[in-house]
Amino acid sequence: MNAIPDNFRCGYIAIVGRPNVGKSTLMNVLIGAKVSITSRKAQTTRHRITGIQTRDDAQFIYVDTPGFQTRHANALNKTLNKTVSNTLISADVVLYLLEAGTFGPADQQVLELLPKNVPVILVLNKSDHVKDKAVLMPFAQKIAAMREFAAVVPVSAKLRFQTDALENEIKNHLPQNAPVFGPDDITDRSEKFLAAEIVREKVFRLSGDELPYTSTVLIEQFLQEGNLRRVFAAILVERDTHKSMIIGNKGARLKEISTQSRLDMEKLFGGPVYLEIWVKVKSGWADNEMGLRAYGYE
Ligand SMILES: Nc1nc2c(ncn2[C@@H]2O[C@H](COP(=O)(O)OP(=O)(O)OP(=O)(O)O)[C@@H](O)[C@H]2O)c(=O)[nH]1
Repeated sequence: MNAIPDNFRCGYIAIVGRPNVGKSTLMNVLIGAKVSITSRKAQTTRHRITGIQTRDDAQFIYVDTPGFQTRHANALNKTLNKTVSNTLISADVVLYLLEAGTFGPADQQVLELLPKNVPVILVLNKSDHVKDKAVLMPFAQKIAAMREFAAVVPVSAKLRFQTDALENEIKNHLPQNAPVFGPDDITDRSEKFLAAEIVREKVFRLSGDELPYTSTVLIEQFLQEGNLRRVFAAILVERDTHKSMIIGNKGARLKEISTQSRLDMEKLFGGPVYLEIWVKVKSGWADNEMGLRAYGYE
């Protein structure tokens, strides 16, 4: 970046919406790198993740929120919902994501969490699914009647349709501030954290819908020797049956999880990775608040 102009803008942007609405996909497009994980399975984003995008005139610091969980009521879900509220209060702009043309009870619950004193942009994602574009306008008007929005932008995160327009709209609502991060930073998360996210994404992607979302990944050791990273990961599941699901026939699934994870890590870290993954049964951890703290969900 050249000299920082006086009118440079920088701020925090929270992306909220019900599970599976496309929050992670949108953030990945906006920051132009794969930081948050995406999966077809709902409720995979458990941690708050920041992605950073720096232009000559602005720095966008994105905060990804966990899927707003409405169906199950265990300690993990209470923790997730608290994280959503905390994220929103501290943001400069909130993007409220809906699937274009769809508004259900889970969307309503997220709507009720939106803060009063922060500008909220209504983002109608998956607009590529809407065949008749004429229905978008009345849909947007219906939602806009429910509360005040700073702007309404239909996008398709998947096709990158109108995501530049969305970025410009976000910029209008960021405060004038010097950049917080360096121009090349894309996340303030450690490589160890990102390694866990990558393994978790593969576990969910490759085990389909059978595996409960309470399974998690713990990085037991992360060592760097020169350019080589040695990563020792444990996949924690609640039951023996989940363990065999992950391991697969003659270990085939675990092998695939391992290979794909390693390749993603090598790409992201820019060097060779040695990866070992173990599957461990840890009964009841999702219902135990002490357990949650031990694994870093605060
Ligand atoms: N057709 C279409 N599909 C999309 C679009 N954006 C996201 N998707 C798909 O929707 C699914 C969910 O996307 P995610 O980005 O994981 O959704 P999320 O809101 O982060 O989900 P959680 O982590 O469960 O909260 C994936 O299969 C995406 O490929 C879009 O613009 N159009």
